[in-house]
Amino acid sequence: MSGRTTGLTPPDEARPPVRHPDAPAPGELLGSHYDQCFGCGAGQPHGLHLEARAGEGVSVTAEFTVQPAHQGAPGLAHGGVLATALDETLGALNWVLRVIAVTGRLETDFLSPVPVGTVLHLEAEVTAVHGRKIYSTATGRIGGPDGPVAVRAQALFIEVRVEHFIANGRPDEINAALADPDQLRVARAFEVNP
Ligand SMILES: CCCCCCCC/C=C\CCCCCCCC(=O)SCCNC(=O)CCNC(=O)[C@H](O)C(C)(C)COP(=O)(O)OP(=O)(O)OC[C@H]1O[C@@H](n2cnc3c(N)ncnc32)[C@H](O)[C@@H]1OP(=O)(O)O
Repeated sequence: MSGRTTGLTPPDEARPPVRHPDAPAPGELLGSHYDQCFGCGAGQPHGLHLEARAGEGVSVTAEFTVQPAHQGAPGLAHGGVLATALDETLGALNWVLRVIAVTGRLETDFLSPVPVGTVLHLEAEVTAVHGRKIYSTATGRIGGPDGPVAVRAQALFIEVRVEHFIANGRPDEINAALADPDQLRVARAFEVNP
């Protein structure tokens, strides 16, 4: 490899992503990885309640409706909220790879303002994998799934083990998660078979 690469450019040795054989079928709703997640948790009253579906290959789609609580400027979505929606959609790719990965780096372009009430049509795909590093991109379109791109992102996710959360999360929430059979089922769904 020659020259400088940014953290978001896959190295030459990176491989195309592989859809896990047990990944949810294209069109299938993926569900939430954690009920209290700000991005996708149904039990999180202040959250985005983003619902993602598996796509073809290693891709997902999702929809998110901008609420009054998500404003930055009057009547417009806050950029950080839009970045969160992109981040969460990219995180949903974990279900298709059947790997647990967290965001290492997220670069966002805001191309046009997104008014309150807008349905943001999100799409994300993995472009390359190199060891624990997962390279991905996402777009958010307005006015329909084929409308103009309002926001887009490039990301690097890093594969981690369940222990990452157990070691770093606040004990109250970790203990509650470990005692919740639904949460344990989700965690098992990501366990890599040898
Ligand atoms: C009770 C159990 C229940 C469990 C629940 C189970 C189900 C969960 C299911 C699914 C969860 C998915 C959740 C998705 C939610 C949406 C996504 C988010 O918002 S995630 C939150 C925000 N992100 C973070 O909090 C990461 C904070 N950062 C870290 O913890 C570390 O930095 C980490 C793990 C990312 C890397 O640390 P290292 O020590 O493991 O590894 P190193 O050696 O530093 O990096 C590995 C490689 O990656 C590169 N790298 C790391 N960070 C980079 C960066 N920022 N930019 C460029 N490269 C980076 C390094 O250069 C290295 O590359 P070279 O192998 O040497 O080629």
